[in-house]
Amino acid sequence: MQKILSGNEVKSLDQQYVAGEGICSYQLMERAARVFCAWFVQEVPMEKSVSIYCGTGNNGGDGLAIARMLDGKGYSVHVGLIGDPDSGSPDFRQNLQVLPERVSLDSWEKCPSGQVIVDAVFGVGINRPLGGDYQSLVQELNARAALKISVDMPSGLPSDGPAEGDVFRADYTVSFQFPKLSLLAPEHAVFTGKLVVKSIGIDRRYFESFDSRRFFYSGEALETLHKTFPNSSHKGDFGRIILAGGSYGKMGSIGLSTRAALRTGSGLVFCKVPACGVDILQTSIPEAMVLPPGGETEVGGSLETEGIDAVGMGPGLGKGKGAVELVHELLRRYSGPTVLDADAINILGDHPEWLSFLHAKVVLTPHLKEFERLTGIEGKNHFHRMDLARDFVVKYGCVLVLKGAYTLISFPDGQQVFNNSGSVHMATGGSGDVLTGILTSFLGQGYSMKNAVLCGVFHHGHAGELAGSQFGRGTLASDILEKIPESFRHFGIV
Ligand SMILES: NC(=O)C1=CN([C@@H]2O[C@H](COP(=O)(O)OP(=O)(O)OC[C@H]3O[C@@H](n4cnc5c(N)ncnc54)[C@H](O)[C@@H]3O)[C@@H](O)[C@H]2O)[C@@H](O)CC1
Ligand SMILES: Nc1ncnc2c1ncn2[C@@H]1O[C@H](COP(=O)(O)OP(=O)(O)O)[C@@H](O)[C@H]1O
Ligand SMILES: [K+]
Repeated sequence: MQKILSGNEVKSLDQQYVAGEGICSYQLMERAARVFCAWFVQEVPMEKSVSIYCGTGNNGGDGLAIARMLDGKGYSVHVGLIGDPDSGSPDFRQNLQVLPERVSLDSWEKCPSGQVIVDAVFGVGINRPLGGDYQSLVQELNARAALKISVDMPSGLPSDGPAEGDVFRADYTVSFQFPKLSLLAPEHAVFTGKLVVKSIGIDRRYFESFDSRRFFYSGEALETLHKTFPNSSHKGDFGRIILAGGSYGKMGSIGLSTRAALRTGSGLVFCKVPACGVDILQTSIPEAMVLPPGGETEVGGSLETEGIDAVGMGPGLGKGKGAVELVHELLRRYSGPTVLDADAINILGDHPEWLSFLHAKVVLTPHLKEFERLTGIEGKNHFHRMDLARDFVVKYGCVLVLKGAYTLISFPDGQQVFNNSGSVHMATGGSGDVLTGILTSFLGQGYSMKNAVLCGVFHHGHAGELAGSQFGRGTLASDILEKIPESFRHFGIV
């Protein structure tokens, strides 16, 4: 897992690394430029003309090094400078000196417009909203039709807080070593474009002295978080779980959770659905067992949890009287692993007095709107939501999965993990129901809370990527769950 540092900490990391390894900062900049160019040549055909806009700090220094290297690879490169080069950072000035003469170098106003624009004006050093020429440049670049790529950060975007004023709108941002926090905020996706994170080789031990509790997870050592089962295992070893939800017209949701749990490896899945859903589930999923229904069109009655390893509740549940009672009963009486999603969260939001029933084995999986209903607070921005999520889990001792692009997992010890799997093709009805099934399944199989949630959220996103690459915009939630076995295979999980 990669620790996320603040923009200010980057400088200190840089200094510690350079001193520790006995190299100079210029060499680190060379590395950054090299990894950028290695990515660039894969993405951009050689025929495209490239304009690189450089500030005079180290981000601009990266830009100049990139210009030199792309020129060396045969691209036609123009550099547009903004700011006073004489007062540039030492590594900027050194890179200016070694820029080959055949690379055209102008002030930003005179730089010819390329088919590709590389933004190396500001990186993590930005400390105020853009003004003057900087603002004019970014406005002008944003109005141009070109492929736009930012180096480390889109210029104008602060690394750890909300955007104010104009920000360069990139198609791609290639960020070094770890994603800067603000690149992960959904409201900044219009600036970041597609996020690419490239290591510049700074060893993990250099991050240890920084006390950030936020991490970026790209599936490192995922296989080690999984349980192994001996050949003699029987279905009981793979967990007996209950999935409760569904209502008239919304039986598909709990069906998706059920199929997802079975594809994740659950041994026995029992469904608690209303009477109107019994035939639907029994016909569509022969592997599932249906518990005696409580209500006619909405779930009701009580839940027998004797011998049950985990319970997932919420998809399609509705907010009828029976559903409200069931959520209350589950929270009060069941101390085993529990996943609460969708209407179970909405019901909890309506009854804040029940929050005190939450415990270490409960995971809540709200999307942004459900999170707002749960806390009763409208997040001002994603930074505010990150803090609200952390405060919530620390206070109530449960786990919270705030869904979206870069789903944020908050653990009760205050650690927060951004998940780096997933794709825009998952933005389709029912994909959250699939996650409920996956998480309940892992918990039922006896995974620790932390491992279940990390494995569950990562595989869900990875299965979504696999489905998305096959079906694109036509991806269905069912396609996502059908890719779970492929995601397991990919990581060698048998
Ligand atoms: N690990 C690292 O630390 C590395 C950093 N590198 C690059 O260095 C960048 C950071 O460089 P710097 O710290 O020099 O910062 P920047 O290049 O982002 O900014 C330079 C300076 O611009 C000034 N400035 C800030 N906001 C302004 C505004 N709105 N208008 C006008 N001037 C403004 C500030 O004085 C700031 O220090 C990173 O984003 C990355 O691109 C890379 O060279 C590789 C290694
Ligand atoms: N743009 C996106 N990028 C990555 N993942 C996404 C994106 N949009 C949605 N998802 C994922 O899809 C799921 C959607 O869940 P949810 O909003 O509960 O949908 P539903 O209620 O229809 O099941 C979440 O796990 C979320 O992380
Ligand atoms: K930049």
